[in-house]
Amino acid sequence: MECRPAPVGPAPDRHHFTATAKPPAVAVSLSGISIFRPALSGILAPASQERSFVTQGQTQSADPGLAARHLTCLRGERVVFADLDFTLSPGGALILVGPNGSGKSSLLRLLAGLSRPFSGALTWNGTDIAQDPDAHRARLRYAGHQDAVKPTLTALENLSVWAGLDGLDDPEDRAGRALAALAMDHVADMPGRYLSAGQKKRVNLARLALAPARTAPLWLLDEPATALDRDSIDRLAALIAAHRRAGGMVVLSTHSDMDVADASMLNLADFGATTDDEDESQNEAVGVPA
Ligand SMILES: Nc1ncnc2c1ncn2[C@@H]1O[C@H](COP(=O)(O)OP(=O)(O)OP(=O)(O)O)[C@@H](O)[C@H]1O
Repeated sequence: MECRPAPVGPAPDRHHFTATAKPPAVAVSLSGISIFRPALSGILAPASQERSFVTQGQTQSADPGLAARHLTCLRGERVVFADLDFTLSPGGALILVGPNGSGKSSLLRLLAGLSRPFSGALTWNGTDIAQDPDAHRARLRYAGHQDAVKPTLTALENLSVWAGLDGLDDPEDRAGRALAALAMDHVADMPGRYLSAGQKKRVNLARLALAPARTAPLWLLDEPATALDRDSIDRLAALIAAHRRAGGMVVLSTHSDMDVADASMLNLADFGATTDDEDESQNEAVGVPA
């Protein structure tokens, strides 16, 4: 079951938000209102004293790029995370961390418009993304866990098809250059079925290099480093850096170290019900039957 709107009960209060950030381009904040977990109230700031950090020269009210406001996600009748706020501006990077099941993939799916928040809003330049899902889809590239490589098409053909579906001109030329960006030109003519797990992953990620940042500024990457060797991780990091220099932005989840300069970290564990003990009380709070 997906994150979804549901007309029940108040949102739960939030854990302490720990974020490290360096400029440029990401602002995160916590507005915590203690509703049913008073023991945590000492580390929660009242709404009137919202704690936030904002990149120099930016204001949260401008909401440039992508913004999440009081985002709450429910999956399988369980609150995964709640009252999550962040702003991601052009050139910015946000790294999602947290233990298995803390909601990294769920948040990426929300940002991609693949599922709906239980409550809260996601905006692009101040407009709710739900108002124009097609426009949002066009501006983003989402790389999830699923392998999208067609086994009967070569690596080059796979990318050419994607470039065509994305409405890009010169699809084959773009495909060749995208493969080169991930050092995959030597397998351009190999059918997808013969590619190794890491090679398939690189073909999937090469899709990011098909379009310029002005066409698809938002990259949403779910554990992009999984199955990649060290050199490929470095190439991906270079691709991300070039994208950001061109005004693009990236949200990625990871369990390992990735060299993403000046990125902000968001630990989903600080926003969610991560223990079995907490599940029951949170479900009661949002009106979910036992
Ligand atoms: N389709 C679904 N239906 C119900 N619950 C789901 C579904 N998909 C995920 N969940 C639950 O949502 C919670 C968050 O899962 P999610 O995949 O977002 O976590 P994650 O942080 O990405 O985990 P991991 O580090 O293992 O990839 C988990 O408790 C998971 O069991």
